[in-house]
Amino acid sequence: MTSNFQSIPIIDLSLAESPTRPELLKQLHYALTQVGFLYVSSHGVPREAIQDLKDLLPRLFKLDQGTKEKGALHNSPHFLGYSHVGSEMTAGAEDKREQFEFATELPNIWREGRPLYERLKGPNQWPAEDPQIQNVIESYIYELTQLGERFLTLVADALSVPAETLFSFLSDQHRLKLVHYPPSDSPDSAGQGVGPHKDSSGWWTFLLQASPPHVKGLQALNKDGEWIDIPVIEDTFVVNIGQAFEVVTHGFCKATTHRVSSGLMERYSVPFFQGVRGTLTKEEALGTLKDYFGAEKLSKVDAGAHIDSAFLCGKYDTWGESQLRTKIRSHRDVGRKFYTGVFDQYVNDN
Ligand SMILES: O=C(O)CCC(=O)C(=O)O
Ligand SMILES: [Fe+2]
Repeated sequence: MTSNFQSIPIIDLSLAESPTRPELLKQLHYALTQVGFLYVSSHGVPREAIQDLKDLLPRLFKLDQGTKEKGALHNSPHFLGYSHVGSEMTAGAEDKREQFEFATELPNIWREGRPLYERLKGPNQWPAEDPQIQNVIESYIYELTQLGERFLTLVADALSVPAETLFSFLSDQHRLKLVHYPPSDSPDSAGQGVGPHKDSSGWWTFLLQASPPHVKGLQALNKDGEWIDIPVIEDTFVVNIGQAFEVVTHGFCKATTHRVSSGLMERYSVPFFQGVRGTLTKEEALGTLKDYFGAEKLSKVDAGAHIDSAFLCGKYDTWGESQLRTKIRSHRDVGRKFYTGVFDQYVNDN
């Protein structure tokens, strides 16, 4: 259960070497079960991979609008590319941010007759202006993929579940968003950068807050309904639980609600969403770790906890189909263009 946390714990991954490992696992267990958010320090991602990406962000977003739109997300059946400010809504209001969405570079292997969600995988739209861009982003995705796997091994240990079971849920596609929150026009118009949400598209999220520490905005919601600041801490990543992980742990580890307010200063951030394989079924998601987290294993409080998941509550049996539906609902132009056969159904099946 998410408790009344007042700050986000920092977990120093260098403690993973014995004899300090038990202490790290204890701290991690607390973060996983009581907060749903944590920072990792000594994470092992090379400084250069991070700095190159930070340097790229202002260059990329300063390109003129026409150039950015050449790689528009609405031209991609894989939902990869650029989205302008105001193209997404969260919690019923417009988000004030623009973003480039990339993923692990994969060929499009979907063919007529195969499950439609396989079409979420496919090539990126690389901005043509600067060949460096692709290198920087591909190395960053590679490094974060590695960090995600190292981290998952620690999570398995902290929860006393087999690491290979957690690995068996992973996809070969992970997604990366480069996000720019433009500054508000006036001190009174602090707006919605992104509205309150839980991360629905991944297993775990690893977020780089790519602006200096005086730029604020990100907050997580505790059980008492208080918004707790998640300030920038240099040389760390913010890590949080996605909804699929909440499902497989039967709500033992909760996906915590968070939001970003936009302020007078522009802000950059880069979430990496560790992917879940599309073939995962509800039965498998709930059945695999049942002996570890099933109702009889959890305390009364935890067992009664509601798992908030469009996947579990929805009509579709696989994670892939549930993901595709979510994507189509938030990018309806892509749905109409590339997924005509299921568009009406996905949009109207509440
Ligand atoms: O920009 C941030 O710091 C967080 C963004 C976020 O929560 C998301 O895109 O899911
Ligand atoms: Fe998020």
